Amino acid sequence: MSVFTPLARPELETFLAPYGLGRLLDFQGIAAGSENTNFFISLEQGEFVLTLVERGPVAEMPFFIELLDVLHDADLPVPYALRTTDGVALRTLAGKPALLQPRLAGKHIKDANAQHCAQVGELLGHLHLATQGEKVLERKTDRGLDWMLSEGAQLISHLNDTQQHLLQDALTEIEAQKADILALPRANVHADLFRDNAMFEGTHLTGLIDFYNACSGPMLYDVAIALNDWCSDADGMIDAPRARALLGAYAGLRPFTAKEAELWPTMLRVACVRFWLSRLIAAESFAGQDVLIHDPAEFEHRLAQRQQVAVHLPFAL
Ligand SMILES: Nc1ncnc2c1ncn2[C@@H]1O[C@H](COP(=O)(O)OP(=O)(O)OP(=O)(O)O)[C@@H](O)[C@H]1O
Ligand SMILES: N[C@@H](CCO)C(=O)O
Repeated sequence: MSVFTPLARPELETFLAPYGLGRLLDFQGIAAGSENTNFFISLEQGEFVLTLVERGPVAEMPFFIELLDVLHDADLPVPYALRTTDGVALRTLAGKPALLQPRLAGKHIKDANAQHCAQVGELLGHLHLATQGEKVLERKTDRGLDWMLSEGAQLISHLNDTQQHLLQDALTEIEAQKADILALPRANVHADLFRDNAMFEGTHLTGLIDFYNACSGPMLYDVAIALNDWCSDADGMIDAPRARALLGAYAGLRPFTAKEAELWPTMLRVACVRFWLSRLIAAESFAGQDVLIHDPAEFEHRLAQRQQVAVHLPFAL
């Protein structure tokens, strides 16, 4: 399980007291999640989630807090950092940046259908509309195109011949298309909108969590990341009905541009490379430890399948 930093009741009680939310009734480490430490926290005044941020520089925390405030103010179903009675959002616990957030209702969907995908597309559209253009809060991702090129170049020798060929072709494409990709329309992007970062009650999307990869960047990248997870079958092929549902709902709010339509197949491959590499790195660094490791091969297969992309963006000339 991924509780990188275990906590004892007394230190939690001391940490929670300044929120003025009553006594600590119960707490439980959350096994799901692979990057941060999370606890479900029951206080007299409600249910909360405590996150200790394990990855990334502390200097980035004000960005995440501000972005979640903006999205919460735009009525999107996202958590946000609660303030202590003195107005402090970002705190420290066990030497790590720590945030207390409301616990959102719902659970993760494993088998997504077209209705789920349409809601994901719609929420992504709202997220981008709330932050696009001049409204964008700038944060450069630490896992962007340059990261892919340098990590990919380092990791490639660890792979077999077929994998090397697949990755090298993708890296060459990223290098060639970099300028065009970075010139696409921008907003704040979640950059990790997988099924395990969305909560549903039935087919109703109740929450989007885990914004710790959020940054400013091309909106199309966010769409590609979400589609690769929500609309892939077991072999990594795109499931057309689910993909059309997600893209149609998104485009109903923010129509795609001609340049986005042109770069769509490339962007789907870029989004595969991003997670193939981060999973390969995690598998190497956490090997043998009691940490949730996602299978890198899933994205190798998806990247292989994305050499041909039959589902185009709904774009009218
Ligand atoms: N605000 C919240 N409301 C309800 N549940 C939450 C909330 N935040 C986190 N969780 C639960 O904790 C789990 C882990 O959280 P999260 O996805 O943020 O961790 P992570 O380590 O960053 O995960 P990932 O592997 O996606 O990077 C989630 O799957 C969810 O079940
Ligand atoms: N969603 C990521 C993990 C967190 O970035 C993955 O499935 O590899």
